[in-house]
Amino acid sequence: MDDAAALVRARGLTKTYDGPPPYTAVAGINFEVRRGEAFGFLGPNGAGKSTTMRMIGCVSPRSGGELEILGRDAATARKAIKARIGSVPQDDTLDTELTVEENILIYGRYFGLPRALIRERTDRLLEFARLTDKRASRVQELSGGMRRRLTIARSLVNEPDLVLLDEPTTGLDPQARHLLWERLFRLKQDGVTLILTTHYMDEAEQLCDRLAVMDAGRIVAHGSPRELIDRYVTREVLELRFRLDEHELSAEKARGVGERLEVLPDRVLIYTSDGEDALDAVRRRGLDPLTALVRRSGLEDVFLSLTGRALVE
Ligand SMILES: Nc1ncnc2c1ncn2[C@@H]1O[C@H](COP(=O)(O)OP(=O)(O)OP(=O)(O)O)[C@@H](O)[C@H]1O
Repeated sequence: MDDAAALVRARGLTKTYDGPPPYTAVAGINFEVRRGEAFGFLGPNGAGKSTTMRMIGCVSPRSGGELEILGRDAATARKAIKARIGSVPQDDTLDTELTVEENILIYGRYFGLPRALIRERTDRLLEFARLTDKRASRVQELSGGMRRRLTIARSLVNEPDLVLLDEPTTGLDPQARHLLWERLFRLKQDGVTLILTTHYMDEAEQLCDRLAVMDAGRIVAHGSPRELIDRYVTREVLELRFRLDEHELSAEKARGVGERLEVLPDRVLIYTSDGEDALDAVRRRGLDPLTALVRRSGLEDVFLSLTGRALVE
């Protein structure tokens, strides 16, 4: 790709925590994030996603490799880079004693923005976050979803080129999650470049233009959700459940049906281009599953195929 269009460029990016014992959380990863795209890091807990995000956010220094953000070296242009990115960390860092509006004001002042300019932007930000009527409420009175939306609104006060979101929807109820997600689509439509981490497959599949799948500090695959699914899994998957005491034996008997078979603690997955055909073949082998479901393959299956483990255990 054209390097000029890359907003973030990492080569051999590494992070080793001092310890003791020293621990390499990110082990030499390469990726590029292009202007205007939504780029996602997908992976289980401990994969190194947050560590990567903190390095991009210039909060945590790298231990090795190269990291360029907005055309500048993250190690030497930390302050200049931070002024142009918005950050939504995993844990909300709002001041709960202060009001919604005051939180935005303080954050803007941190960037050295004039009060008048912050006030001017606050109306728009609150409207964006659907918090206009909560303007004078203290943060401690807000729901989890509202707090998260405020954190996002606050991160936009400096009109950043790039917004980093570390598991933005974790811990929210479905309705709050949906509203937040819809706001992220809106940001993307407005041309803001987004980098986010998530372990929700549906979110990653819908919002992200490109994904890096991480496991144990490494990027094990990257591409658009469609590319990943086409490359690593079959079109359909047949999910079978058997009586627990017959689970292992049934899985053995089903082996050879379809292109690939995965045995999870509670399910047997058969990857195939035609799930109904595979189910017929399973039955012809004398197997009688308690439940059988044919579905389209998704990112969860990509992860399983790449690592041999389920993403959400
Ligand atoms: N400050 C630290 N010191 C030592 N080890 C750390 C530190 N921060 C993270 N780690 C370790 O580095 C590994 C990667 O952690 P990281 O938070 O980046 O993973 P993650 O993919 O973001 O997972 P999660 O979804 O749980 O945040 C983990 O094993 C974690 O215990």
